[in-house]
Amino acid sequence: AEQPVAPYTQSDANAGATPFTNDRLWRAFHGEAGVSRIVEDLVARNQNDPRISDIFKNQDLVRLRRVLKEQFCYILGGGCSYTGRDMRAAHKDMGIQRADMAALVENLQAAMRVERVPFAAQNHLLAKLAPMHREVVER
Ligand code: HEM
Repeated sequence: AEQPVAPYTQSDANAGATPFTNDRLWRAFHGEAGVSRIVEDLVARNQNDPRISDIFKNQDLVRLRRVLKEQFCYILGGGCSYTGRDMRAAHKDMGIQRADMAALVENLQAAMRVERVPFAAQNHLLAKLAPMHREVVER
């Protein structure tokens, strides 16, 4: 089950990107079922990826799956609210490096490919996520 976290202010702004203003991308991702499959596959790939698996050990992956689905839904124009923490707080002191971010993006691309998300639609999501390296990667 999900573990409690320290209190924080809930806001869609915590998602770290502005959403697309229509639901075309949400539909290209096959809506709630598609995004759910992509997030499940992404988290499993990260756990099984020797490049980054250590970072996912002893973390609340129940919570991660839930809020990651919300975040993708929010950004893709699916009309969800994002209830998670902001990207800086969520990744603080994990020591995440650029190469870790690149590995995670590769895993997300694989998950989107398996879901048969059209390539252009994949790139629209990746373009929203890319600037988040500033909050996620530690120097
Ligand atoms: C654009 C890139 C990324 C996005 C959009 C993203 C998104 C998120 C979100 C929404 C959360 C949960 C926030 C919360 O609990 O309130 C989270 C947590 C987490 N992220 Fe990321 N993340 C990104 C990059 C990465 C990278 C590169 C890694 C490691 C390779 C990583 C590892 C983790 C881990 C282990 C947690 C769980 C933290 C915990 O349980 O407290 N993330 N991420």
